[in-house]
Amino acid sequence: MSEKAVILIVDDSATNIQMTAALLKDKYRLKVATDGERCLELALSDPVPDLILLDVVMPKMDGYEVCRKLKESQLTRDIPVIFVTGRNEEEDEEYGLTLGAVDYVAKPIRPIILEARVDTHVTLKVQRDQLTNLAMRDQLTGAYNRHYLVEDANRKVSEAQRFQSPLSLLMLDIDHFKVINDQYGHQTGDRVLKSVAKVIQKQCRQEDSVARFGGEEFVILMPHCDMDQAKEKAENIRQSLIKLRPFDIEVTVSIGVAELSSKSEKFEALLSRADSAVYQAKENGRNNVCSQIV
Ligand SMILES: Nc1nc2c(ncn2[C@@H]2O[C@H](COP(=O)(O)OP(=O)(O)OP(=O)(O)O)[C@@H](O)[C@H]2O)c(=O)[nH]1
Repeated sequence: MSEKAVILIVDDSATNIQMTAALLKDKYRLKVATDGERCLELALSDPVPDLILLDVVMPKMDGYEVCRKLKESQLTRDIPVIFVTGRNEEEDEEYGLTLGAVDYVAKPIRPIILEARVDTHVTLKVQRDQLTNLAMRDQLTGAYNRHYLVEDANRKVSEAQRFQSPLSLLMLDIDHFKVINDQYGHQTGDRVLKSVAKVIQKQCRQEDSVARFGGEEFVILMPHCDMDQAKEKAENIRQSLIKLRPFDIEVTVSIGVAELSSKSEKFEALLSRADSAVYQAKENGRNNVCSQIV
């Protein structure tokens, strides 16, 4: 583990927080909340916790309610929750686990038990994050892979249609990449791909999804971005790549732009229009941006 994992301790008793914090502070980064509302806020804010230790009996919102809310939201449902509580009836434990908690620890706290349970669940969480990351990323460039892009795009298309907000897509294909490979070797070709991905990522917003879609082809999905803004972004990327000259090699790209057109258009149709626009850009002599309106 390179960075320390983050634990959010939630308890209405300052003494309990201090005791738990004293046990965990050397191994973990700690955040603390004394009520449910604050817990829900801290679960969303950076650094996002890797594990939540949640008291059950608290004024206003009890721990069960907090856990239910955490599990309802897509943003927080994957954070493991351990209940740490004085309510030690079997039914309490059963109820806590059915709400989605990964574990249930009894008060008064037994330090060795608490530490061991925390260590186990943090290790599982970190390993799961690593696997998720491996499954969604292209290992050469670090951009998303095609499989992830398709899943993400279907979500973003539905959202754009529900909220009637624009969504645009760029398809970017490196020109004559075969020549780069042939002249400088496959390894240098790989390095060029990495440099191109870096420049694209730098030009994009956090909410944009940059994916390596094929060998020398990238797709950028841009929510809240209409055709004019997308064309401007495409032009900026094209020009940045001309300036890049990785390893003193001239790299140019052809870019196709398309904007989601109707309430019923599917991602495949949007992608296909961007693909036609790339074809047109290649036909126009490469190193240019073309768009496809329905
Ligand atoms: N180095 C490297 N090359 C790759 C990778 N994936 C695909 N390629 C190469 O990318 C090249 C793509 O060639 P083409 O499809 O003919 O396209 P192009 O040469 O870029 O020509 P245009 O797209 O028509 O401008 C092929 O030589 C592939 O071997 C990769 O991961 N690393």
